[in-house]
Amino acid sequence: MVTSTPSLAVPKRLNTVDEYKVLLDKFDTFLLDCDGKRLVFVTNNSTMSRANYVKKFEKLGIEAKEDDIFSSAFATAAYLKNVQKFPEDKRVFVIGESGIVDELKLVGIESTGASDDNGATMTHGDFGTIEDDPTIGAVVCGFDINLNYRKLARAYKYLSKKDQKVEFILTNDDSTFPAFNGHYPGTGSLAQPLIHALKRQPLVMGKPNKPMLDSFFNSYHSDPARTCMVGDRLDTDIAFGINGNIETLLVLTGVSTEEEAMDPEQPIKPTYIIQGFGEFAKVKNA
Ligand SMILES: C[C@H](OP(=O)(O)O)C(=O)O
Ligand SMILES: [Mg+2]
Repeated sequence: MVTSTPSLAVPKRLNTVDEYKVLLDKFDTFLLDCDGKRLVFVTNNSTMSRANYVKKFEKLGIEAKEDDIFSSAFATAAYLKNVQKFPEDKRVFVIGESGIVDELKLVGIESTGASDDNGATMTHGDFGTIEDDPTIGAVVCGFDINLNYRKLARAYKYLSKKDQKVEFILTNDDSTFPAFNGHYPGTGSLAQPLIHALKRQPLVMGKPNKPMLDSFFNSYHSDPARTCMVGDRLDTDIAFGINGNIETLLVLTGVSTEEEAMDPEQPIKPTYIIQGFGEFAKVKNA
């Protein structure tokens, strides 16, 4: 029987269809990171808007609506709009991709940066072209595969001003980003040059941080006792569930391994471990 609660209890490795069935009966809502029940996709990946995630899932044969997707870009836009009451005469400077720009636009917040300086190079004579912009009220950093010095210099210019408070927000601080052939520096690593140069810690929206969690439960009102966080990373997905006092299921199809999760020294313990979320399909055929 699978019974443990979010604590340092030894994770329960699920192996049999009977065990899968017990777990499926226990929960109404599964929060899935992206890579019948209510499936809510909770992703730190800010590169795509929720509308584009719906298209991605369609291609994978997964039926999803925009409000089944809770992304760090969406949470960042909601935070600036609803919590920070971002001024209408201000804009956001974005280091990141279209997901952030699109979600900001959907809540009526204009942005600049993003793709403007993709491929830009600088010479030491170009610093004069890095000008202040008083309309910038916040700098938002997300995963940006086209990050370069010019983008960092512009962000530093806006964030280092003494006479104007410019918000510094990361959509997430994942250390690495999983691609099909391995892991590469993630948003948390890309933002380090600004954090070090500014000696300033940004507000981080994504899993496992509280802003995303608060935003999630405010929007979805799911019963924590019947909600399970499913993900492949101990330090983001599983920690997010534990911070939210909900049970967690680690899948072994991504970043973290069973050895890491079972390590007695590991402080982040999933409630359950399964080889992959696809295992549950065996219940239907049982
Ligand atoms: C950053 C991205 O987010 P996730 O969908 O896993 O939360 C990833 O780690 O792939
Ligand atoms: Mg993941």
